Amino acid sequence: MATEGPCSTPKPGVFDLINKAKWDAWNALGNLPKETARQNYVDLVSGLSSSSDSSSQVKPEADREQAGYETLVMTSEDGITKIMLNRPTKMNALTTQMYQEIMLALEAASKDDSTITVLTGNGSYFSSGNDLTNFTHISPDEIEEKARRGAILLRDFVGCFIDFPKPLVAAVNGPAVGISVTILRLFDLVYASDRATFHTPFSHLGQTPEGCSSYTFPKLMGPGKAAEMLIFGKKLTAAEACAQGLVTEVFPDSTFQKEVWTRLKAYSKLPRNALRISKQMIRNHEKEKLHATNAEESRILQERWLSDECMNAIMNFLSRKAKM
Ligand SMILES: CCCCCC/C=C/C(=O)SCCNC(=O)CCNC(=O)[C@H](O)C(C)(C)COP(=O)(O)OP(=O)(O)OC[C@H]1O[C@@H](n2cnc3c(N)ncnc32)[C@H](O)[C@@H]1OP(=O)(O)O
Repeated sequence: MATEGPCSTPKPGVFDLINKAKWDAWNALGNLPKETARQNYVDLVSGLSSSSDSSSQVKPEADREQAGYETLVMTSEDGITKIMLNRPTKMNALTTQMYQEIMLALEAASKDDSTITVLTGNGSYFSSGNDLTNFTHISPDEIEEKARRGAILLRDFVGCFIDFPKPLVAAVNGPAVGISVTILRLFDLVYASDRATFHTPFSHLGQTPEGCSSYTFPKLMGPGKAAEMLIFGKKLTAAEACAQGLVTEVFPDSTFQKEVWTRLKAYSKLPRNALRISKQMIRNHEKEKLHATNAEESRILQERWLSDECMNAIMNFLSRKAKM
């Protein structure tokens, strides 16, 4: 195009793959003037050479931390965006602010130029689930409104995972509780340290399942095993969670970080669009069902949060210290 102007030669045959690709690219430029095409080509080549020069001069993209998050650390490196929950002294319990920041981080990751997005935790826990202090400091006349807003937040939060368009990986570095377990089924890969455990003590808290687990867990592991976890709060080891299909692979804790990141760096070099399209093909089959389940679970939890069973369980947890 840059030398000959608009495409005028006959289209190569279907099995002449290389010439056909060149012809398609040329033809796609339509009637772009020769001079414009030439300038575009020069711009492209100088862009390529300056970016390859710069790799030895400026700080590489490695560990470029993205500002604006208080409860997360978000970095992009080697085609991987990492969202790290960052309240290690509270076992990465999820505050209202954290739910909101995770949604913002997922939104940003869905649009950045990374190939894979990873959620992990800082410190010894992946996450201890919902921060039970989210339910405190509420005056009686505010309770219903707070529950209504909580249900909307929950529905929106889980919805972000259902709709996330790129391969999403959980690097479960330690124990996971509550909602940090249930959402795992919405990830494409779940890698776990052999120190991780998976615990959903909903009934103990007077609460009910969320994260679409009332649909995804029975489908994954059968109704009996799902009942042990979701109704009776049985805690699974990483090996048990792997046997049930909730975890993709378990790694020794001592080599977890090294093995997981080596694996993910290799995966992140695969063609980005192919990964994204394949993920969407796998996930699109049940998106509607997942959104409907999410809406129903959020509605039911809104009621549960107002129950005596739930309020008493939370007060018990929060008054543990006072009793000690
Ligand atoms: C918009 C709302 C959406 C809601 C969605 C519904 C979600 C539901 C769920 O996720 S249910 C699960 C809720 N989580 C829990 O029930 C876990 C509660 N925590 C514990 O049981 C324990 O803390 C532990 C087993 C995780 C860890 O125990 P231990 O090793 O003994 O450490 P500590 O208990 O001393 O914890 C250290 C420090 O962290 C605080 N903390 C830990 N987890 C939570 C939590 N989930 N909520 C609030 N605070 C938590 C703990 O109180 C300690 O704080 P302190 O040092 O005393 O200030």
